[in-house]
Amino acid sequence: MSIEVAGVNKKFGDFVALENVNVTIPTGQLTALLGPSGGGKSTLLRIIAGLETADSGTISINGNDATRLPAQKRNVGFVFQHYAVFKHMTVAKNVAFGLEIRKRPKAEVAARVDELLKLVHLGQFAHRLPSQLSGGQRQRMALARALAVEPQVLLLDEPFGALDAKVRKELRDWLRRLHDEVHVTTVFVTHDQEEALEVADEIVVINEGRVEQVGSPDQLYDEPANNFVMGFLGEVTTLNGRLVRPHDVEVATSPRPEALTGTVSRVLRIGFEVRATVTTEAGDVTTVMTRTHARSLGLESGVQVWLSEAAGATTVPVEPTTTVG
Ligand SMILES: Nc1ncnc2c1ncn2[C@@H]1O[C@H](COP(=O)(O)OP(=O)(O)OP(=O)(O)O)[C@@H](O)[C@H]1O
Repeated sequence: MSIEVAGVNKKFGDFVALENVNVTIPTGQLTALLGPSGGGKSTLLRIIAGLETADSGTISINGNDATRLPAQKRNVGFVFQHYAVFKHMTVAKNVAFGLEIRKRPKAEVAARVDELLKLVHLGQFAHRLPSQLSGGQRQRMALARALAVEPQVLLLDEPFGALDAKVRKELRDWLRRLHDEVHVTTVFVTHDQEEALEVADEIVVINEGRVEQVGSPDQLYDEPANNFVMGFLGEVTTLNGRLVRPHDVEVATSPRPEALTGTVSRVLRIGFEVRATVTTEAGDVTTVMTRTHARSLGLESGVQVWLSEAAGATTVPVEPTTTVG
């Protein structure tokens, strides 16, 4: 099921939450809505789900105008961060719920629940209560429940938001693999760029109610459309009026043509990498390199160095009016 969002505007009172949003999500794709808090990601997801209405613009699902269709008729499944589970029902009953209210035959429901619990690796927990699961297992149960009714579209609002870093990472890998198996068109909201870069086929970057850029993880990382996307997807520093990633700043200990000179003012060693701050006439520049490289350069505070962009580095000119996230 493809989703087409065309010319969507949404205000809450005077506040513009979404401004002329246009996004096309092809069938079977895993798409991330990425952006800072308050940018409008959840509002867009809720409009796609039919839980919120746009002031203007249209939502089409598989070519059919769904703009005025109620949520329950859109054939979408959703999972929110604080998912409401039926606490007194077992895991299997929770997953079966949607099928039972649709009055599907008992044997069919049992078989489907069994299959789904296996898919989310909760086969052995079918008879537990949700309170007896870990946070990550509960989120997987929520996903099984959303998938039970065979939605054509799966919408996930920060599905792993409340979990610790390690569990988030496991669930990310798992979501990617699950998606490769079931291929349901999936849209998930995240403010975590690493999560989006790792999991999504395509990323829609949303900031202050507007779409900043749409592209594959590589396109966004290698060809950011503007300062905001460049800064939101990874660390940046300014060199000769351009934003560049600190690991793309080349450091030499003797003069180089066109290089900017400065003095190392701070050296920080974190695991395998060394981060150095170089104070130049044009301000401080951050560089990152391996420990071995730093050692071979003799990089210490007080040393004079020459900085230039690595060949092929991604850079964008600094736009003075934009704040970098
Ligand atoms: N029902 C509402 N009434 C008034 N303002 C709202 C309502 N829902 C959302 N907003 C505002 O719209 C803006 C966008 O909210 P939204 O939840 O879509 O952002 P988000 O990008 O999903 O952020 P987060 O990552 O924090 O969830 C926010 O400033 C929010 O305060």
